Amino acid sequence: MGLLVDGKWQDKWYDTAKTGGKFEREAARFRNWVTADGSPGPSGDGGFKAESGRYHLYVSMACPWAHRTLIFRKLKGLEKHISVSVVHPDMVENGWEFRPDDDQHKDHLYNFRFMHEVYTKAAPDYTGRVTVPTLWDKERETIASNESAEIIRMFNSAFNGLEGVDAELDFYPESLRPEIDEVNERVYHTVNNGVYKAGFATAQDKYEEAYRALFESLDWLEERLSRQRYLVGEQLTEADWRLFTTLIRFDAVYYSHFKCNRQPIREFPNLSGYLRDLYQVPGVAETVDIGQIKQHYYVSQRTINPTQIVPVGPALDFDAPHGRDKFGE
Ligand SMILES: N[C@@H](CCC(=O)N[C@@H](CS)C(=O)NCC(=O)O)C(=O)O
Repeated sequence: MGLLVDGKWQDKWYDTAKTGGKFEREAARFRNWVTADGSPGPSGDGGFKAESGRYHLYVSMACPWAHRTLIFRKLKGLEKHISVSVVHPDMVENGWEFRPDDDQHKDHLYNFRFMHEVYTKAAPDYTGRVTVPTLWDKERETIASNESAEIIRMFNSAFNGLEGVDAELDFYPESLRPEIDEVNERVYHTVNNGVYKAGFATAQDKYEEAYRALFESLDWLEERLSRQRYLVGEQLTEADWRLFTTLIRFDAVYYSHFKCNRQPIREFPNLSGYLRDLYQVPGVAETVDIGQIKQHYYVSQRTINPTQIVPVGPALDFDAPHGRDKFGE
């Protein structure tokens, strides 16, 4: 675990001392937008046109933020247009790594050993964290974006003109945007990032603050999902996929490793059925790798789990009937 400073790798854990024990996530630095015609998006530069074969996605199967992008790539039919490399789940002294001899965990573009080499190839004097997901532009040999919330928006619409892409499938429809944004805002701060705030806190009060906000939000979501099939009405939206990647990791990792242990998701009747419902959407199960998820958190985060023992349980069955069709198809 570490970061780049002026293009040099430094092995350092998160600095929570300057924030009184509170974990604060750093903002992503590469914020260009891939657009249908290459015109500039809401931030960054223009010139990133949506073209088949031009972009490469670096992900970890363990990472909830990267997971969003894999789901969108899958569901929108982008697999043959956007290639992928998966880092090894163990993220230790050198940060995210590739294993050149292991086809599953190699860098298919440059055969680099470390993810930080991808960052310094794009920006030799880069200072900041080296995170996944990272969307690489093979043509300009640079990082188009390393912000998952924006990558999924690009995947949702920019590539719609390409062959085989499901242009009808819209996870961010115009009319639902205000409500999606509102749900995302609360879910991001208290749930997606909330579990990290609890797990990475180094002061009791900061942990408890995050824990309380997290379970208040889970109770709120549980109630909302007792009335409707999905978070924003009766159609699947971006808000659901953003929540999904945290829920799927919850019982196996966040409950124990991050001390989010008031109750597991499987004890929330609506949230657990909802989680299985989303898991059973065709294509989604292939993006979920519980083995790599557990391996990553328990082995990499040695300040939290110094023995690096990976727990065997819990038993999880995301294929069990979800019962959510009672709200209609
Ligand atoms: N804002 C980023 C956050 C991504 C992120 O923090 N990814 C984690 C993995 S789950 C990471 O790569 N962490 C490495 C580090 O912080 O050094 C996004 O949503 O894309």
